[in-house]
Amino acid sequence: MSQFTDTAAARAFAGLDAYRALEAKQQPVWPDPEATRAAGEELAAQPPLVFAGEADQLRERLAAAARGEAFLLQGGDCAETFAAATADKIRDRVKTILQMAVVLTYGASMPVIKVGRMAGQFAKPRSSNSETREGVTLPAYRGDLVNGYDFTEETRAADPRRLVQGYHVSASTLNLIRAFTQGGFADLRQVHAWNQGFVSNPANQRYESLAQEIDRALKFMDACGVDHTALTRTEFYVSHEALLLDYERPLVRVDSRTGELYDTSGHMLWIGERTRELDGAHVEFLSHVRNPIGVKLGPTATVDDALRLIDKLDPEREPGRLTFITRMGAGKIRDVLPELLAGVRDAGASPLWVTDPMHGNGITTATGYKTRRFDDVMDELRGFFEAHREVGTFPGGIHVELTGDDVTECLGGSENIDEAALETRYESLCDPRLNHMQSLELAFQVAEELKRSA
Ligand SMILES: O=C[C@H](O)[C@H](O)COP(=O)(O)O
Ligand SMILES: C=C(OP(=O)(O)O)C(=O)O
Ligand SMILES: [Mn+2]
Repeated sequence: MSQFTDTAAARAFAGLDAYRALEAKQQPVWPDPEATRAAGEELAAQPPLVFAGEADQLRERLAAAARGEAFLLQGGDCAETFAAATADKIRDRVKTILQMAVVLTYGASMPVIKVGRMAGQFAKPRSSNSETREGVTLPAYRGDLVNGYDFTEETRAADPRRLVQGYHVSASTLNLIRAFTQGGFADLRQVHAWNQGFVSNPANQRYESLAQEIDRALKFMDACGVDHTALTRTEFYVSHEALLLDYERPLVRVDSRTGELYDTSGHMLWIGERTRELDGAHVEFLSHVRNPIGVKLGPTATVDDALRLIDKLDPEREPGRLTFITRMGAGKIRDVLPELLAGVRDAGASPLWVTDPMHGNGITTATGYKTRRFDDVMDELRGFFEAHREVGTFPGGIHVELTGDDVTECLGGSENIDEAALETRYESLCDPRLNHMQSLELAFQVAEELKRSA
């Protein structure tokens, strides 16, 4: 590296490190500063997880979605865990996302950008710093990158060695995702195979008949002599909430092509509803990296908040750089979203707008399960499309918490999961996810809405 680039990189990192002087919400209290520093050094010595060029490519894809020429499908666990980073579970989540993408692509005749909440979604913001069970109070579970879920003093203590472990689990998860999506598994001619292994249910049957149609179309294309090479692999990106700055900072690297900074922990990073203060550390931090950035916007977000976030995070108003992920709640979205969309549009900005129909619809049952009603999720989804139709902006994507497993975490859907059923297979360590069938049902509904909005 030349003297000039060394100096430029030092200047870039100095700009990035301005976040250190600002309040960083939702960070753990690490008991041993020396161990935390050592973990940071170890992380800084690891190779990047993603490459800058991939993040740039995703930015271009998202720019197409912001123009109304593509649709973003972003999904995965609320909180990934180290224990569940197994081949089977990763494969089933990827399959579910691929199946949803097929439903959307075929139904809406639109390219679908696939982005997992995967390979780094290990840190959680919490409503409370502590949790009390039967009179015993311990630190809240903040995700596997910070502490363990077991309710013991030892497990709940923040342990910085988890930062390094999280990096390695992310690396092996990403490796498998790349193998699946580039090595033939995601070949569109496997469209039936993706459905195998999932129990027979109405959503899978509906998917099966769609797969038959796609088969026929592929055979037709074969007969016409069309080259299928483009269908044998698919782009699949990874994303997570950039919450834990002691994990993100050591993974920021200089792109040797341009001298600019990228957070190489994932292709796309987002800022959560609880950490999106304009003068907070998270907004400052992400304003200095070139990755595509998301910001969650809850029901209290104003036009002014949105415009100031645009000025800070996307001053050049670069297409695909900024995604607003709205999570308003089914009861509020029709009241609050149209004004936000119109205000931002009238200011001349065109971020990508995506709906997260999960986080504004949380409830807790009398028996203590955090859950969401599938009907509320679908209602917020419809409200999102209605708001965009009303204002004339493009509903550019969905952001959902899902799994490929047949869990019982969200109420309703065509299996009609009721409160009593929640305990049969509730596995999430944080928020309730759509199971495989609910995810497919949701995709069919989104395809309908996209057709209506076309
Ligand atoms: O995933 C989102 C948040 O981390 C989660 O909703 C917070 O949940 P809590 O209210 O149980 O802390
Ligand atoms: C914490 C999350 O969401 P939000 O920031 O919207 O509450 C999440 O996506 O898991
Ligand atoms: Mn969540």
